[in-house]
Amino acid sequence: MADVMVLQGIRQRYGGGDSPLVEVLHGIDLKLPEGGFSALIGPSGSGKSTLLNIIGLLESPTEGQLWLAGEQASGQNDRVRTALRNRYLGFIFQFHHLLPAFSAEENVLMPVLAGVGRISAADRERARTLLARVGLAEHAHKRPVQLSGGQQQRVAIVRALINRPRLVLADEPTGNLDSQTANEVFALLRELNREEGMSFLIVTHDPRLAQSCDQQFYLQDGRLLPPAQADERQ
Ligand SMILES: Nc1ncnc2c1ncn2[C@@H]1O[C@H](COP(=O)(O)OP(=O)(O)OP(=O)(O)O)[C@@H](O)[C@H]1O
Repeated sequence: MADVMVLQGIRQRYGGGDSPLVEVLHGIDLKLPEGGFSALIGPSGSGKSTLLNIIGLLESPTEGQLWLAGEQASGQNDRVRTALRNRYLGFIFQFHHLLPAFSAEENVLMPVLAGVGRISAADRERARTLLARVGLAEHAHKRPVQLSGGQQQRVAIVRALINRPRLVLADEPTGNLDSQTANEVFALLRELNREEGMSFLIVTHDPRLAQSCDQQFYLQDGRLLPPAQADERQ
């Protein structure tokens, strides 16, 4: 199977100048298979968010190379990275960052506006279909404040999928939800992975949810553990 994302020798250092230089990632090699459903786990401070930011092209590594959907993504300027991000990536965060003044459907369509600058009838149709798919057909016109936490997170999930990304990056997508809602949202991500075929990389602190993924990447002190050692950790 082709890999949607390949990382080679990724190192990230912060500081320098007046502040001490710290290396947070010490040479990460990683391949995410196309259509895969993977968890990124590890203790607080191990570098998960830093790695996710690098994979999401939100931050450039100090050293190393990455390829997204076969395209060289490292060493590119902001404009190219933004274009790659809009074309290939979707993001889901713990806190959904929905815009309070806009309806669920308008929020879902924001990435389309950011990408191509206008919204077509087909985009609206896809937004409505996806909102219906996650059980929000009757809520498309409501503003975030009129929705429950789980419903808001489902709007954020649909927003991440609207542009048909090849890879969805989720940072603690269920961290802010009660356990039953968390289970439902996680199951929904899994179904969308199977139905729409896009790959997922999910940062989670919940070992049970991580275990239900196809594969687990365990990060410790800025290094990925080999799979056997990672198994012993869970
Ligand atoms: N911009 C920065 N400047 C200096 N140090 C940083 C910066 N960003 C992150 N760090 C440090 O890098 C290390 C890894 O942080 P990171 O947020 O990636 O960990 P994490 O595994 O996501 O943690 P958590 O699970 O608590 O969110 C931490 O020691 C953090 O203090």
